[in-house]
Amino acid sequence: EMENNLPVNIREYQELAKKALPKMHYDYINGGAEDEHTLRDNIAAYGRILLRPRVLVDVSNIDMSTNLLGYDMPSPIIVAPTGSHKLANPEGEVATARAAASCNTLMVLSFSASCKIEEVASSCNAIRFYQLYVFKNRDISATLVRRAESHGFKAIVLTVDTPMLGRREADIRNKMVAPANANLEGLMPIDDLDTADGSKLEKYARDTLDPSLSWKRTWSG
Ligand SMILES: Cc1cc2nc3c(=O)[nH]c(=O)nc-3n(C[C@H](O)[C@H](O)[C@H](O)COP(=O)(O)O)c2cc1C
Repeated sequence: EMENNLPVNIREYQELAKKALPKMHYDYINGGAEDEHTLRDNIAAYGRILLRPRVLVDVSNIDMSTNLLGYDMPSPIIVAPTGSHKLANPEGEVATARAAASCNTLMVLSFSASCKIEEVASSCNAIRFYQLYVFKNRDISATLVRRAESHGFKAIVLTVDTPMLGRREADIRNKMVAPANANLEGLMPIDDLDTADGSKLEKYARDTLDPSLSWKRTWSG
């Protein structure tokens, strides 16, 4: 079906994803916290931006290229960090990295990736940044920063918006399974998650992420 009818916009990709993915995985990717007011407003916010056409301007040659931290790219569109791409495709972040490279854009690999830093690095030559959550156990975060650095990741994208995971109601209902974080293999045991009721993802976040992180904390070592 997709071969003959290529989707022309994001909504059409979304429809196809809904048909193709297990409900638990679709709901995780699609869902937000609580009543999803903010999620809806994030989408509505783009609708409030109006583009004012300026006519009789020569647009035969347009240049959308930009530069981010010293890296040239053809447009200001990059791949934001999102967790667990294997929930959507068996190749996971390796495929995403290949797609980013083919568009000459930059990929931010999520801390919660389902492919290893090393696999992503060796599978393509996209410019890549690494997204970092700060764990209670600082040694784990530090180890991952060093691994990313030594595999050609050029910057750390520090994420501070998750002192605790939002109350994602669809995940609670689906008893969302915490997808394996490929890069934690051998660094920490995550096998007691099955004891959690509701969203295992929420328990994983509660167990690992540091809710005390603030402007005042320094990170030595
Ligand atoms: C399914 C999903 C997973 C995400 N995982 C991460 C993550 O692991 N780390 C992170 O820093 N941000 C994560 N984000 C946030 C995105 O990077 C981005 O900031 C957010 O989706 C807003 O951009 P958008 O309006 O283009 O969706 C995730 C978002 C989604 C939808």
